Amino acid sequence: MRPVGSKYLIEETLGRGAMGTVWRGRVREDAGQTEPAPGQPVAIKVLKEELATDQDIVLRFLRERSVLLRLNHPNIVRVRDLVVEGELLALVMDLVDGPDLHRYLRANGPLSPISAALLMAQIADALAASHADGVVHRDLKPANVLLATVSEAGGEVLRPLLTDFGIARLADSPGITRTSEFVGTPSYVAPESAAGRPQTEAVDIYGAGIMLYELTTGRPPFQGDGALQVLQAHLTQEPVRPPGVPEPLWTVVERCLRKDPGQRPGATALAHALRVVAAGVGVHASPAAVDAALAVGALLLPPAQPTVVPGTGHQPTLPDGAGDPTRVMAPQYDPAAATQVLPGGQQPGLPDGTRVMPAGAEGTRLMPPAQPLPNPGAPQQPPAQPDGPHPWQTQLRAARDRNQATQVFTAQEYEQPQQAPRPYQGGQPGGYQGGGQPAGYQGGPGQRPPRPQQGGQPAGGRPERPPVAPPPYQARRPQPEPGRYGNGSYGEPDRYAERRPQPGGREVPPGGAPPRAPERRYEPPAPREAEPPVHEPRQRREPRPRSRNRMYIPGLGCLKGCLMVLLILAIAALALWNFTPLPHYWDDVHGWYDQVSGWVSSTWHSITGK
Ligand SMILES: Nc1ncnc2c1ncn2[C@@H]1O[C@H](COP(=O)(O)OP(=O)(O)OP(=O)(O)O)[C@@H](O)[C@H]1O
Repeated sequence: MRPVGSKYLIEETLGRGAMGTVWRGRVREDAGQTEPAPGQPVAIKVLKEELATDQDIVLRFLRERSVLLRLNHPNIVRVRDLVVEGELLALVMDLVDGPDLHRYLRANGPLSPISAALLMAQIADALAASHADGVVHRDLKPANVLLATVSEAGGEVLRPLLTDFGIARLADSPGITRTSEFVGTPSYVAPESAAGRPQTEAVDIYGAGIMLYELTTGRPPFQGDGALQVLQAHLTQEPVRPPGVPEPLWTVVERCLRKDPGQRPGATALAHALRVVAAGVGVHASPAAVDAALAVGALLLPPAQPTVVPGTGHQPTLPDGAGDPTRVMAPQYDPAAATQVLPGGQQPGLPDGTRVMPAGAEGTRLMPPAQPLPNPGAPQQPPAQPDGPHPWQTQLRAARDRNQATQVFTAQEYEQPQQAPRPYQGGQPGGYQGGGQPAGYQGGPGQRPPRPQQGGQPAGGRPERPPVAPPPYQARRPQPEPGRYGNGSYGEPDRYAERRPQPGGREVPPGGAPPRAPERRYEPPAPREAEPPVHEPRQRREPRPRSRNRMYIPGLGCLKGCLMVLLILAIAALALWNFTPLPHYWDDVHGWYDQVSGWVSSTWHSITGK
């Protein structure tokens, strides 16, 4: 165990990121009266040596201290201390005993729309709190959301916690740009960051939109062969609604992904809107909740005075014509892209994505059903309540059942750039439970039932978290009947069909009557062109089904019938012989025969003389 500062000991590595290594540690027993208390486990992020030796970064780190320490929210990983000691720079945080969301998604696949909405609502809560405090995260991505297991009245739940606040600010240091061409996570970079324009809290909302998309489909909306292509896509491409994303949720995603940061909602509005969506997209949602969800666009108001990221917008990332959305970003420093570092000289043709997993772990991606977060390490569900299981319990049980048969996609299959986002295919039992919330999240009244505990920890520390590898899923998942459901997915009827706004209109006005379907008019069929006569091929007659009765004799029915007929014939013959004058006739005939043959022979003898 190595000491860090005067109060902490580090025990084992939890993982490595672009900015440093995160260690599991604990507060020394002789640390005195501290918070956390002596002996308490902590996570310690030791920044890379090249950062720790950069005076500019050290100063920035110290300046951030008060901001980082005061961020205190149930959905933010609490920073407890900052340690500067010689050439060591470390952030001491609460230890979160759970996977990060990136890892979770890779192991369990996309979430259901309700789960995704409620998870992101909590992240939006965290953003709202930090934005109110003047702090913009600027590096929102699944790898920066840790999933903590929290005990609650109804069992254990998974709570998302946003981490790495302030790390993006360190990345602003010229110390990093000296050694790197590009710093950031291209898949999550807002267009204004890519274009080198000034940034506001709206960059976090953009990141939230990308995450929402990824949570429901398994992949971020903008793909490309390399960082530059992805950045260009952020600047020029419009996101396309993937199949299976309910209309109200798509309204939220689309608004978060607006190119103009001024059109994106504020974090508070986003959190509220996502909860409205979650309540209105389930199969048991009340008509009022469905209407409210369809009108969610009206809730997505931009903030009155967005928090501005200081010092942004002065370092154009496009060589000239900065901000021109048609231009590709040059491989230069992007202040918004906080945590991916492409070293100088490296061609940005690497597959985009978070770099959380250790090398080699990129091999497979798992695509199980979109469902509430099953937590593989939790104890078993509690028994159902006497008045029936909570919808969430049913949902979770169904999720677990399905997770036992997760389909495994190879990285190649999954990462085909041209492959459309794979929608969740429904048809399984326990689809959405209306008005509920995804198991595993705390955003409302629902509770996530407990989950089975994974293997115990070895003494002295937590093992490296292995990626969960559920068994193949797809093969056993029942497919929806074609054409049965309106949106062909989620296993729920297209409840928006009759409430959907008319073509051209984006949203239902709040409180307004549901828009009427466009009138259908009769149009006479167009005259058909003369077609060559079509000769239908003669249908082959189906061969007669053969009887399984081997005794069957065609024409007689069966052997039994045949014997019966023979018997009847014999009896009839006997009766004829005995009860009719037939024998006499026979004798007469016989006599005539003898007589005639006598005549014939005597005649013959008289002729021949013999
Ligand atoms: N407070 C924490 N408690 C437990 N594990 C943590 C904590 N913070 C980070 N980790 C784990 O440590 C690993 C590395 O974290 P880090 O933040 O350095 O990586 P990252 O966010 O993926 O990378 P970067 O943000 O630098 O691109 C991750 O797997 C993460 O789950």
